[in-house]
Amino acid sequence: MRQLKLGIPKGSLESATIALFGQAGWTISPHSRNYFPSIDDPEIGCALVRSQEMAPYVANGTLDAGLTGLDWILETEADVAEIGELSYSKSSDQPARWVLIVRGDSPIQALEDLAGKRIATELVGFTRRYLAERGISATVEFSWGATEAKVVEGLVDAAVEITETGSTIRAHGLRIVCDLLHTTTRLIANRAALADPWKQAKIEQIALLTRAALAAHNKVALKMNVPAARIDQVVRLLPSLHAPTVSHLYDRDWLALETVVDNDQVRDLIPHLTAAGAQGILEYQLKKIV
Ligand SMILES: Nc1ncnc2c1ncn2[C@@H]1O[C@H](COP(=O)(O)OP(=O)(O)OP(=O)(O)O)[C@@H](O)[C@H]1O
Ligand SMILES: O=P(O)(O)OC[C@H]1O[C@H](OP(=O)(O)OP(=O)(O)O)[C@H](O)[C@@H]1O
Ligand SMILES: [Mg+2]
Repeated sequence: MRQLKLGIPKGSLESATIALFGQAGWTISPHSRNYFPSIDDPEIGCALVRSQEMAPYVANGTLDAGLTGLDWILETEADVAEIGELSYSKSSDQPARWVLIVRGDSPIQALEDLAGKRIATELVGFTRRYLAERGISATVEFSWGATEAKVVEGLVDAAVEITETGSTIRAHGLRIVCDLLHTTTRLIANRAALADPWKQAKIEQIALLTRAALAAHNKVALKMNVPAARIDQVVRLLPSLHAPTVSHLYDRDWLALETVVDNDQVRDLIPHLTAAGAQGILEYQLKKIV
């Protein structure tokens, strides 16, 4: 039996990744004191790996494929193939942002004001290149974490830090000067692994099903019966980009309508649908949209 070595990101992206694989069709069960979670597919062997180290391990073939953030792919400059973007972060399906932050009372108002200043960040290589490309000369030093505190304490003039909900920056009374990078999770693969048809097919299977599971996030399906005479009125209410499916009922005066909408639209939509004559409305969860 052949097996694909797949890196699952340990840390911030871990639980969202395991949940996404669950929805995609693979149950991953972490063990408390070992970094090789079980997975219910004998064709995949999982290893928990820090996001920061994922791309180098995929590049050198220790792993055939893995998931990590765009930020650490850029930081490590590892030579990997990007199979696809999966737009999720630690706590949402929005990108996380690497931002320049300063104290509320700092004179720094724009990126250019960093000339001659000290900046702390975990993303040292990326930040140095970003400033150099814009002709700004500043000292960029590595921070192991708790970076916001160093700005508050005045140990550095500024920091380049990741933010998602914004609560850490707010809690420290810091100010965002500008955004440097928006990052989402990526499925990456080793280039030699992609040249192996079996491995390539397995990676494509993972890409297809995780993408389909993510596409179904925050979406629901609605099914309803509509008097034939009212169908245009009901269809006009639907926000869907695609035309809904309409089929005939045994009773020719009625049509059945099926569509997919955003979860947060449903509570406003249903009263309008009933007012327009829809009946027997069913709402159900979706696991995948392919
Ligand atoms: N809200 C978030 N906070 C931090 N990292 C996030 C967040 N959402 C997504 N990420 C991604 O997670 C990866 C970093 O996660 P990881 O757990 O390895 O580092 P970390 O959060 O700095 O770890 P630690 O908990 O040790 O500080 C990056 O690719 C980053 O883009
Ligand atoms: O905008 P927010 O949703 O508040 O998220 C941003 C915070 O999350 C991360 O911290 P982490 O938990 O990784 O701790 P660390 O500072 O020790 O790295 C990041 O370094 C920020 O501090
Ligand atoms: Mg961190």
